[in-house]
Amino acid sequence: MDHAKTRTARPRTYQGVIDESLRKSEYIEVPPALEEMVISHCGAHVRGHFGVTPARKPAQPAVIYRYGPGVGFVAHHDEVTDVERERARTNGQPVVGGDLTLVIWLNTPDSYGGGELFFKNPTQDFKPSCGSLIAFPATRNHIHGVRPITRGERVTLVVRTDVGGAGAP
Ligand SMILES: O=C(O)CCC(=O)C(=O)O
Ligand SMILES: [Fe+2]
Repeated sequence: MDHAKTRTARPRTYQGVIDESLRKSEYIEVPPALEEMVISHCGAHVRGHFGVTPARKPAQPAVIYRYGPGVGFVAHHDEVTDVERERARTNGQPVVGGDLTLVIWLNTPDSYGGGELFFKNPTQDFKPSCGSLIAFPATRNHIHGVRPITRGERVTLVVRTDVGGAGAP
């Protein structure tokens, strides 16, 4: 991930500065054309599973996150609730959300320790191969997070999408 390594993290244009108490990871935004390619590539898988078509949210560019040693992401859900709206009002970060979150792994599982994407209810941990996609509804029922990295670094592409088609999942 040399291209990710050599970029200096910069404040998000749409999210303000990342809340480091929740996730102390570095990130870069993905150019719209690349995001379109990723979404269209994932589209058939998402349609096959959820019966809906993901679409990009132009105001929320996809982000590549780099989690280094000691960094994880606390358990959370991706739904926009009053908590997020209130936090946005007080910390200046725009509300970030969508119907479906796509996570794509950009490096191999042997290049880092820990770093599983975990879900609660039911409890499940994932540490998939490079190039894998995990898509899940951005609802409060889908509590998830990233276990702290113990060695190396973990790089994921996270795309927030709205869905059309047979209805929201
Ligand atoms: O990096 C990941 O695997 C998940 C990130 C996540 O949950 C999020 O950005 O909302
Ligand atoms: Fe999330």
